[in-house]
Amino acid sequence: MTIAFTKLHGNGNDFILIDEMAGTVIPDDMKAQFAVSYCDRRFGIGGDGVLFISPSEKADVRMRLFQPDASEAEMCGNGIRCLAKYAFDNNYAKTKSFSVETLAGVLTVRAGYDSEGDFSATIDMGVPAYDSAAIPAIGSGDFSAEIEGMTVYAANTGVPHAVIFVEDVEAVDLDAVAPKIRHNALFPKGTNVNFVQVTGPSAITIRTFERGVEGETLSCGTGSTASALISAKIGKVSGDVVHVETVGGPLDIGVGERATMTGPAETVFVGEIPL
Ligand SMILES: N[C@@H](CCC[C@H](N)C(=O)O)C(=O)O
Repeated sequence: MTIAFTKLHGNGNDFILIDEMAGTVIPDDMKAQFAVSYCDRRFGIGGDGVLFISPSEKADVRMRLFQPDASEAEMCGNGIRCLAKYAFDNNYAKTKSFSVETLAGVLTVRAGYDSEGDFSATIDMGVPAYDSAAIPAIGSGDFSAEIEGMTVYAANTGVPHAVIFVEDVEAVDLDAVAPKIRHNALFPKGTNVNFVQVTGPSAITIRTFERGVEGETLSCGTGSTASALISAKIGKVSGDVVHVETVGGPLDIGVGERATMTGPAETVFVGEIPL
């Protein structure tokens, strides 16, 4: 017997996708350990997480994401675009616009290919939360705090994100600095950590240290969304759309009352795991 999988990435944030549309492939109590084993880049397939696509009672499809540290994340911006590509390519989505159930709620996706054959998806990321209780973070009102000499803002865009503005993102020693914020007691469920450099009137460059991966990833969709929204909220950028340059590629974030995220997703390869 074998388990079929598809490897996809969104701007280098890479995922192993398991198709459970026709029934459970990995029992729920084994999904976390499956992610630990197969996200390993030397002893497994390699990935920043494992996406499971399955039928939903509330939406067209359901997405679950298990991470290399065995945690399950409520939402994943790059992951939902990868799942959208898989759903679109496999006709699980009957139209270009469809809905995906996540632990952070049901989100609407608009997906398709352009004239050059490149896939992209726009996700309605919903209404962001800045309130400390909703992040969750200790404090009251919109979160901001001084941590380790840095001014830290935060938002929940499906998962918690801390945002710190710097002059030069390249100069940040992410592995040294980010864990102090990621594990800070002000964030009871931990947080992802984004360092942000403003590069233009409506443009930022970011680097993200991810909870669950416990390291830097090449891109983070929810982190890009949180960083763009906070940049707009505190007046560091203007306009309706913020262009976010991540290490692995660009994303466009709509910073209206409801946030949107537009970006690519690509299939890398398909394979089978022998049992
Ligand atoms: N890479 C993701 C975010 C995945 C969840 C995150 N690591 C968490 O645990 O909060 C994205 O593209 O949004």
